[in-house]
Amino acid sequence: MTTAPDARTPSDAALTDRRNFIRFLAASPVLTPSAVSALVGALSAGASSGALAQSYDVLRAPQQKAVDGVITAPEQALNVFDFEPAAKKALPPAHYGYLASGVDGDETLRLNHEAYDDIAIRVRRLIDVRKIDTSVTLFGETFSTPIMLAPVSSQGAFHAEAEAAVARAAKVKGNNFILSTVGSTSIEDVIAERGGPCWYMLYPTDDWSVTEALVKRAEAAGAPAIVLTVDRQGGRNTETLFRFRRDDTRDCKGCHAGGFANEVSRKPMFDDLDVSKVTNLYGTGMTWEFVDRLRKIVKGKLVLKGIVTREDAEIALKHGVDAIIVSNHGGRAEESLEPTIRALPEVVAAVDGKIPVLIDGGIRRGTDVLKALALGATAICIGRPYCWGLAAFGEPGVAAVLAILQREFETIMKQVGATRIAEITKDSVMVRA
Ligand SMILES: Cc1cc2nc3c(=O)[nH]c(=O)nc-3n(C[C@H](O)[C@H](O)[C@H](O)COP(=O)(O)O)c2cc1C
Ligand SMILES: CCCCC(=O)C(=O)O
Repeated sequence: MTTAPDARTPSDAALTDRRNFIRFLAASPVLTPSAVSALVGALSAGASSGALAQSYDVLRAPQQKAVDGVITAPEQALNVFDFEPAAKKALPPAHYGYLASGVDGDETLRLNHEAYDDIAIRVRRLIDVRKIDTSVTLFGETFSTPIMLAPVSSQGAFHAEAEAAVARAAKVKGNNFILSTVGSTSIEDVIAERGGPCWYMLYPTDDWSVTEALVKRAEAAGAPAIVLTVDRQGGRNTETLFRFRRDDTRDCKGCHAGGFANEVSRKPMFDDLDVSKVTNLYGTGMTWEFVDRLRKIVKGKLVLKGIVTREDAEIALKHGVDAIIVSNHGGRAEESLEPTIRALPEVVAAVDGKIPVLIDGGIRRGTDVLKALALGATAICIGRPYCWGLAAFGEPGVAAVLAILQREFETIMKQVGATRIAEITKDSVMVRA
């Protein structure tokens, strides 16, 4: 028997020699540490060589496929990036293109993440961080983590269980969830699956009676916050989307094809509404007067999503907004080349602690979460990463993405010596010139 690590089933000789077998397993590039201990345990318990060989094959199978490049089970993932190729493999090209696309050549989308590389973390030593608390309180509700789920439309394009699977994973992991107006699932169903409230993201429409009905329905279902997205003016030019669509003849009308009629077709939030006067969900000519009008009917909290400048943050305060999400729609609103993490400090300065400021765009690592909090965000949202998990593996995929990010975040939180979120401060980071 050779002890050289390879993917073959161990020979009978290896199975009869306990020491050789353990070395063989430990050196295996295709077994996880837990698979190794399961096999060693079976060996110690006196399993037959046939049974061991069989278990070995079962345990190495998924890992073997992962070695080929794309993960085939959520537990194989080392980081959230591992889910993207798996999602791409699972989805029809047009659906993947919809998820992946930004605007024009995706420069803002790319910079949203890359800009985090310009920020270094200042770690601290000799602080007891064996026990840490990552909870945040927003609008009176305490969440066990500052990692929240951004509104993403049409999740039926990614998985049959759509937002219901996401809501269940968010419930288990304690993450806040924001449902899109053009989600594939109703707010009542999402709240039932989550076993608790979610926030509701509003695309206003250009018919006030429809807008008002959407808000009333969301609040009646139990949404404590209405998130008005203000960053889209209409259609957008995205080369990625068009490239993928060109390669796919599938009809996407049921999930995410453009144009108002398609956007609301089979979108449960529009069930029972007369949408005959609506022509648009964005590009509605919305101004601050609309915010005032909405403010008057929203009983709970009103959040603006898509603010990226100090000027607009100051105006938002004057209009009685309860929180801001610094966002460029994940690089899907405009090719501005301004990553959100660089816009965050000026918005935080303008708001001056009067209301919470959240951020999304390009957050892919626990270190990104920490950097955003250090620069003044109260919480952060992720968009595409949880959809990669959803597309690839459904609810367990979303849960794995959330668990990985949380684990990475806790690790770096300990390294900066923070035992609670409030202990993550501007001194936790250093922005490179
Ligand atoms: C496929 C897709 C659909 C989206 N749909 C919405 C939406 O309906 N409403 C909204 O406010 N933002 C929407 N967004 C933007 C997200 O809420 C969020 O701002 C963005 O995804 C964050 O960036 P990230 O994907 O890099 O994490 C969407 C994003 C994606 C990728
Ligand atoms: C179909 C409605 C647009 C959803 C959206 O906000 C996005 O695709 O980014």
